[in-house]
Amino acid sequence: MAGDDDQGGKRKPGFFKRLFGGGAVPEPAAPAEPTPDPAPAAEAPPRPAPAPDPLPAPKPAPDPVPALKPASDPIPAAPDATRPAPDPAPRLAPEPPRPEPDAAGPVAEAPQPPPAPAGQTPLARLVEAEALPGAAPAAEPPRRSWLARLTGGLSRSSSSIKDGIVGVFAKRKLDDATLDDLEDVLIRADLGIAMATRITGAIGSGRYEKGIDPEEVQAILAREVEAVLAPVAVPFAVDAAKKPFVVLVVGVNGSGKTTTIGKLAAKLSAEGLKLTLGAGDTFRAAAIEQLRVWGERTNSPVVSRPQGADAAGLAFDAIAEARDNGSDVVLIDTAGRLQNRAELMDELAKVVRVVKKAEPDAPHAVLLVLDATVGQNALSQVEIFARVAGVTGLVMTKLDGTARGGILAAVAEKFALPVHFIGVGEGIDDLEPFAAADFARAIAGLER
Ligand SMILES: Nc1nc2c(ncn2[C@@H]2O[C@H](COP(=O)(O)OP(=O)(O)OP(=O)(O)O)[C@@H](O)[C@H]2O)c(=O)[nH]1
Repeated sequence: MAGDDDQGGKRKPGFFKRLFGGGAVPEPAAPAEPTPDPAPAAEAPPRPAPAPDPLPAPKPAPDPVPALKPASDPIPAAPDATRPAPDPAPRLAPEPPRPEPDAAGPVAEAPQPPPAPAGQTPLARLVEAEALPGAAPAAEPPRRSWLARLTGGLSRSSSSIKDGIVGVFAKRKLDDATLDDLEDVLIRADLGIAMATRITGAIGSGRYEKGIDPEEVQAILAREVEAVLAPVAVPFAVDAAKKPFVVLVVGVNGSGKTTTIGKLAAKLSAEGLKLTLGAGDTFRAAAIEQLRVWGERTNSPVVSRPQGADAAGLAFDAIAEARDNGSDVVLIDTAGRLQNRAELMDELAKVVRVVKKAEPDAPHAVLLVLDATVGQNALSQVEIFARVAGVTGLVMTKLDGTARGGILAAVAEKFALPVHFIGVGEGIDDLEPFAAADFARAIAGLER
């Protein structure tokens, strides 16, 4: 660390003591993440038991255990540390009447003409608007740029960092005590101990016993965060040699998987790629319908089965269909699952195994969708989904909301997994390639 040398061995004498025993530092990574609103019970309908893998009935919320364990935990039906916010808008408000289950197998729905252009109106709101005939379309307020939405979304984190920096350094020289205080500020902003130590080391370097301008601290912070994020800012690439290129999308409940598939489908089809979508979230009927509408909007066939069907079988069929119809890419949705639910993670492992039966070197990409509002819990999501499903890249969604964006730096520092995209809204265009410098400046509270 650059700054450690400069500090002549007197750096942060009380850091670990304060963290693990001193009691002066607030707990940085509280496992019980605040859940803005309870998840509606209707979001967790009784889980059907598709043969051959029967699934347990819904039960109350599990304890947040960051490891795979036997299938004895209850299914969350109530607010949960890993069930982030219910959606700002319902995903698909009314459940459409579904056709009789077709026992014969999956349905590859022919693409329908996309609905009338709707700007950035989220899918759920489109559906709601359709339910109000005669209602005059509300004038949409002008949209902010994606960067403005990212900066706004990160303002909770950046304000606490900025205020913390000002509070720590106003009228104080840089010494062990101020660096310890700054470290606390950074840990509270979810950046993690390793990142916080790295940043304070860089700030301390050559500045001991001197005054330091808070803006200079922000600039160093942005530089250090960017240094960690730049190597993981890897564009998502489809390998044309793999046809179809199989993409599996995984994550906890409500993180934004289906929406991300829709946005990604729009991006890839705009690039001229032919797509097939696999409605592998067979647990939630609305997710199947949601994907069907995204398929219509991107003119992509959607392979679906009735709610409760075997997800692994659906994935197999989606790949077969994509091969048959000459698709370049098949995007396969999966049901949301908490990473500490062993039986649900086993089911995901089975999906991966069956995908390999359909295409031996598939899945070619496994995207873990992380909700930026969950904070520290993202670390255990990455660890366990990576182990079970072989995650190849990350998408962080809801960075336009009240995001806890510092966690992305902590995740990058710990796992060094590629971050392909960030989600900055619910609309079809609200998926941006991840740009390390923009993100770092936004989290540091610096204007562009
Ligand atoms: N503000 C905002 N909302 C988002 C973003 N991405 C997804 N959402 C919203 O988050 C909610 C959940 O999204 P889904 O795509 O249904 O999530 P999911 O992971 O498929 O959900 P499950 O299938 O239940 O696990 C929806 O209301 C989306 O519109 C984002 O980047 N920003």
